[in-house]
Amino acid sequence: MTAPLLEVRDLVIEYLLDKGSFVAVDTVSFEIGRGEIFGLAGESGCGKSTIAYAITQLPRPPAWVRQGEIRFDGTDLLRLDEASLQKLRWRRIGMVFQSAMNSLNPLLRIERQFFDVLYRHTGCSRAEGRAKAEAMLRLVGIDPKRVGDYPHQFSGGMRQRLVIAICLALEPDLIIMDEPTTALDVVVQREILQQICDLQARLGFSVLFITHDLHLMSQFCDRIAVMLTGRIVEQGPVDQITRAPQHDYTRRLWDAIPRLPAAAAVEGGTGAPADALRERTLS
Ligand SMILES: Nc1ncnc2c1ncn2[C@@H]1O[C@H](COP(=O)(O)OP(=O)(O)OP(=O)(O)O)[C@@H](O)[C@H]1O
Repeated sequence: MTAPLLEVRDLVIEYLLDKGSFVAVDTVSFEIGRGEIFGLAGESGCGKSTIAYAITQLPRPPAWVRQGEIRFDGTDLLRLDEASLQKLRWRRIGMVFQSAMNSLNPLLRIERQFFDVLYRHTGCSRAEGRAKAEAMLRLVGIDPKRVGDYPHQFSGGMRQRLVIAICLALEPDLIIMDEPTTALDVVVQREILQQICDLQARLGFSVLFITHDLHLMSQFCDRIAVMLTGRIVEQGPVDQITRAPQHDYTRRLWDAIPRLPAAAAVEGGTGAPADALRERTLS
């Protein structure tokens, strides 16, 4: 059996406060296989982003990893020095956060933003940078001629796709997506997620997909972990989480999703929405 790409073991993360500390992530363990889309679901404040930042090892004071291991391709990230981490970040572990579209530099053309990232990590030439930028735009469904445009000339959904394209340009093995489409309307959200599914099928990267939207997640992921106040209360294949949730909190999450009366009648006991099937085609 192939070793998982990411292994999180017994992770405990605290926020150090003026008076004592607060345990935001409590003994969390999960793994993500190569080419797998893994979802981390749970209500706001349950610790999802804290885990995402811990994996990227981006400084987030006053967060402190008290215990545990985060192994990426066999290497414990918690024991790596900053120089080694910088080589891994973006190059092998990409990140797309909720407001990522705002991270584009408004003063630079898209081509230049691709070039800056690619040059820093791969030392590519201008011509190679442009060719890669055009290819990536094509991949995320944006006309490659628009590499010369500025961010404000794109819609919010397109800007978020541009950030995903820049992230994918480095061909990372793992992409962490923390609420990547929450700021967008439902149609654009589904379009982008469909594109990520298609790209994942073609390029084979792994995804850690973080959202409070369990319904959306169930259409997109291979396996799901459900978090409640810092702990994973249940994890398993998407079919199990949707059709036979074991934990009362997972059932309550399903029950919180509004449904049409007819669909609710068909579903019977699980509480999962009728269309919450594992499908890599969201439409
Ligand atoms: N800088 C901080 N200082 C103290 N506590 C923090 C800090 N950042 C987060 N927390 C607390 O840690 C807990 C987990 O926060 P986190 O941002 O990881 O949650 P989340 O599940 O990602 O929420 P959301 O879905 O709203 O982004 C929350 O109770 C939050 O209040």
